[in-house]
Amino acid sequence: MTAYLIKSVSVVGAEPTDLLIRDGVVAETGAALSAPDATVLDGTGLVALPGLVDLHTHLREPGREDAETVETGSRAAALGGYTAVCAMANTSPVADTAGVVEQVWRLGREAGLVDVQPIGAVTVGLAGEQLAELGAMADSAARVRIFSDDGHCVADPKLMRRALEYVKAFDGIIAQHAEEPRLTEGAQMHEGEVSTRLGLTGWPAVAEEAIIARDVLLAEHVGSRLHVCHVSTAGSVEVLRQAKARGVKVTAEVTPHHLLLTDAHAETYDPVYKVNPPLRTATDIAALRAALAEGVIDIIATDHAPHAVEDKECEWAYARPGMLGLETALSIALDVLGPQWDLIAERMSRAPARIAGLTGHGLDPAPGVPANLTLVDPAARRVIEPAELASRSRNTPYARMTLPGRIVATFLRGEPTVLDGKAIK
Ligand SMILES: NC(=O)N[C@@H](CC(=O)O)C(=O)O
Repeated sequence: MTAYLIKSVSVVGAEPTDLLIRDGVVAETGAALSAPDATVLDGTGLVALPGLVDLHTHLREPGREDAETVETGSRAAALGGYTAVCAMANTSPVADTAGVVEQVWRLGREAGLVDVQPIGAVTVGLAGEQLAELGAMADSAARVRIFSDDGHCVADPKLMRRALEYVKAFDGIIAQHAEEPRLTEGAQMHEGEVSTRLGLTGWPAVAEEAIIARDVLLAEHVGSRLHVCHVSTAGSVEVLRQAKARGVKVTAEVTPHHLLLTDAHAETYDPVYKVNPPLRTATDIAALRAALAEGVIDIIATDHAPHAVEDKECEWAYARPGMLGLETALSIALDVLGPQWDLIAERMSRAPARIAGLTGHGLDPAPGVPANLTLVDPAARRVIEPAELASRSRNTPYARMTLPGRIVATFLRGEPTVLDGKAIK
């Protein structure tokens, strides 16, 4: 195994130091380190962060390998600075059995670019009718701890209660896609002024808020852990704030796009802006940013949702919802939060690793810690060219935008997965 000596790098924004990576761990930190056998990297001007952890990634394998595979999604993740991703269950077949989650977990290991932690479905086939084999998935080689029907809401309150009760036995979490389906029938975008003007059926904020309110009460009632996926409204933030103040075991995520883009983008009728939950208003964005700073929202999760050209480049009404996220998340976080490195490390690495129970991830680079880390050049700016992305899909809403920050290198257990901004394999 090659050793790496990173000279003069700022660890999570602190004064520059040298970092020696050897045998999969951070072996030493300090001034003027030397290691004759090590490959030397100049870290001047760079920031070392604990490797980013994404709690919400769609990898599309099995079933839609034309849109993404575990390998291409893993490469996109490594290039985005990630060392671990949690793979959502809405594949085909659905990841609702030990067999499928083990397959995804094994494909992740074979790709060897990030740790791929499968998420299991809550209900059989995501149909919302019958609990999936949660215990068998938890006991499988993939050791599933997060369960989600993401893409669909577990709308039946009795099923949701049973799921929350069931996962308590192994300290599992139910990650809810909060969308009351009766309130979003036929919805195409956020319900508001813009949807009225465009004549598109709206997806009202209350459809999200009503489910979150119900679920925090259920989680409180059974004393179990709830995670809320892609929070998108100011009202949801208030519900979460109250629940957290009461001590409910609830955590929540926001996506980079919900921190930056508004429903006004729908005026272009470009389906690249169609996403679920939909892009909301500037007021929602302000509330989400404040909640993230405050900790009412615990983490940034990408909801990386690759889609094939034929599913995206069509009429708005027929396009699938979802946008790419892995290769641009850190840049959007930098744009939105500025160089608040401790906050970025907390919301994009430490907290998601803690929630998912991913030991070895989310730890600041320090002696003895597994070398899962990423090096960022905050001064660099880059133009996003969809054709240059490692994802197999092209549906980024940031095409041809200039974004701050560049991932220079990523290390997974001491081995580089990205060097000089390029994937190693
Ligand atoms: N977030 C999205 O817009 N899309 C997700 C699932 C979903 O939540 O609809 C996808 O799997 O494509």
